[in-house]
Amino acid sequence: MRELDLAFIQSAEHRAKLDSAVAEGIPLIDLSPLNQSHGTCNSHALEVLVGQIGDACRDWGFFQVINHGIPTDLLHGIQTSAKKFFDLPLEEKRKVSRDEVNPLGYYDTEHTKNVRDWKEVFDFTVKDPTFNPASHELGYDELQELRNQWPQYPPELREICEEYAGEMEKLSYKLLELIALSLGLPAERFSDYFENDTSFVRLNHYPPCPSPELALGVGRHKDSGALTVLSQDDVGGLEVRRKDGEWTKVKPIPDSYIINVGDIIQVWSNGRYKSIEHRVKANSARERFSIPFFFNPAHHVMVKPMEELIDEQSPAKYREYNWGKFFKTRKLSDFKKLDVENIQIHHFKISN
Ligand SMILES: O=C(O)CCC(=O)C(=O)O
Ligand SMILES: [Fe+2]
Repeated sequence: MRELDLAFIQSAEHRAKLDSAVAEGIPLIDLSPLNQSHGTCNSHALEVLVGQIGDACRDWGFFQVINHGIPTDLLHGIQTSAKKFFDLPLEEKRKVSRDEVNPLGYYDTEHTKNVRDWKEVFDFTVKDPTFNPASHELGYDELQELRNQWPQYPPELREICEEYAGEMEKLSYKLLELIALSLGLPAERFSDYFENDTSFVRLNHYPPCPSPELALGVGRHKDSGALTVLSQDDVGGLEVRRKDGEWTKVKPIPDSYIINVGDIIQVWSNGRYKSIEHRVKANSARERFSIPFFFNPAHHVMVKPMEELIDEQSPAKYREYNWGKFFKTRKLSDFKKLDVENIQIHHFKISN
């Protein structure tokens, strides 16, 4: 890739240690009770599963799942096609570049917290077209129609990506139901918010980096949507910030998925579940691939704590905000350095 330009250099306190500990505690959850044919799911097994999901969301905000029902061939197929795409010459990839107008497609200059990430990405939405506000400014109601851009090569990429996105969405609905149940809410409590969703898949490629002690694959951040379902390859590099402030790595488990609670679930649960900071280390020896699916509601959804979870003892901790505007505002800092911190859910926090 490029020489290490100043834009990639993290300030000293945010640089990665080259040997962080493995986050032993991140729960591993077996989703096989969900895969039994409808009506045969044993209610005790489901109850146990809901308990595990609730504990993991409360204590970690992160967990890994196995027996999730995503066909292995499909996962391996999208991994192979992603590699073929990223192996293309830069000028070919740039034919499907994303920009400030269309945020979908190829991109290699993303900034997280105003520092450039050592990675290249390809983004596509599940719904094509997807609608989102045209401007982040309040009072400006026009919508923008976002369309996916597909490269010519590899020719099978589009079909595999579309199939994969459909599977990710199905798994995410199931996880969302388990999370709703774990909060004592009806299973489908959140489902309507995802009609005309703004969810997207990102293919990430982290090339070998000459200075992994100075740069990061992705700088520290929290995911702003509802839920993230991530596949990482066997290289490793994802790190999660524990409650004690230590960064610990998430061990790669073949064919598993890493699930994390996003900011929206933090707000919906009124802070019972936390969206946890994470980052990706750079690696001088090996390239790394990962595929996050960001499960996001429709642009018009007003995000606020669930009424069932607030009362006099636990009043609402957040003011409501519009998802589409929040999302659009977040995207501003992908393309340029901002002078101030970009929008965060703590800006909506109510101090009781
Ligand atoms: O590549 C990874 O493991 C995680 C990437 C990530 O956190 C993100 O894209 O939001
Ligand atoms: Fe993330």
